[in-house]
Amino acid sequence: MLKSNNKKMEKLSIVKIGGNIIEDEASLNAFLKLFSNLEGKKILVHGGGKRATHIASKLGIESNMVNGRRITDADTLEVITMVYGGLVNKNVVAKLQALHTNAIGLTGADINAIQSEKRPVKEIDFGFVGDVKAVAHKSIDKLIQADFTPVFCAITHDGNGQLLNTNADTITSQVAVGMSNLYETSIYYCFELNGVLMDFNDKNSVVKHIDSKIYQELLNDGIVADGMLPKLENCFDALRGGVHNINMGNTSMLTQENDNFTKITL
Ligand SMILES: Nc1ncnc2c1ncn2[C@@H]1O[C@H](COP(=O)(O)OP(=O)(O)O)[C@@H](O)[C@H]1O
Ligand SMILES: CC(=O)N[C@@H](CCC(=O)OP(=O)(O)O)C(=O)O
Repeated sequence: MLKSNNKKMEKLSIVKIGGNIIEDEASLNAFLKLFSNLEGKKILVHGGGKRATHIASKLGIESNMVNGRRITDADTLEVITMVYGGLVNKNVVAKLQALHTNAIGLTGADINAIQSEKRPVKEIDFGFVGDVKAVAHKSIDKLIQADFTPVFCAITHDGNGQLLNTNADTITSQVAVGMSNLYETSIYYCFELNGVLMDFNDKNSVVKHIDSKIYQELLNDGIVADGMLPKLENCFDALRGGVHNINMGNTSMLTQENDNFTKITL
């Protein structure tokens, strides 16, 4: 992609890992090795929804998800802050340090990276859930330019001292949109499957290309559901916001050897 002054933009990869990879130590370690070896400038975003649900239940706190989003009351906010901002984020950062990637773990409050606003109450009160309002792309770039690798968890803030829970896929797409002001951005949504599947019982039935028209057909035929709905909506938002390239599949798509994944275009 060319900037208006015709200067070629540098590439930046924004990689997201889903909750099922985080839950499995061997998969997480294998992924972090691939991420560490990924050439060029990069950002990691992690979820951890499964771990939060598990730890909340140990504390006697029930988890409720609506449309792929967690209803986040005050107790749940405490849990997700400890789990995403502490346990998961710091373990990922330590593992990256062991791989000689100089990672810095962040919530959206750190360096004011991601401001959000509490989702207005309509039919559903999501509680302390934030919709992204602004990404401080220049501040994030200062870290990247200093050769640090930012690792974001799924927490944002409202600028008035309130932390908010924000879906990790949304953080990924919004950070990528912000960084598209400075870089040619590519998103890699890594999860445990090979991509968007035509037949959920056949792990190899990957839909290799999805555009808006194909997405509508997949929706009408009930082929995509659950967490995949907000995930794909985020992809189209990101593409409309200037993201160059979006891929979804298992972690081996980070190597050049695997071409069995889903590519999303407008
Ligand atoms: N057609 C489909 N192909 C692949 N996954 C699908 C499909 N329809 C629904 N899904 C669901 O979407 C999930 C991925 O979304 P999500 O739970 O948000 O992932 P993540 O682990 O990245 O947070 C899959 O684990 C799967 O259960
Ligand atoms: C508001 C909201 O739903 N936030 C998510 C953030 C974590 C997340 O997205 O984790 P995965 O990528 O592992 O699903 C949640 O608390 O589950």
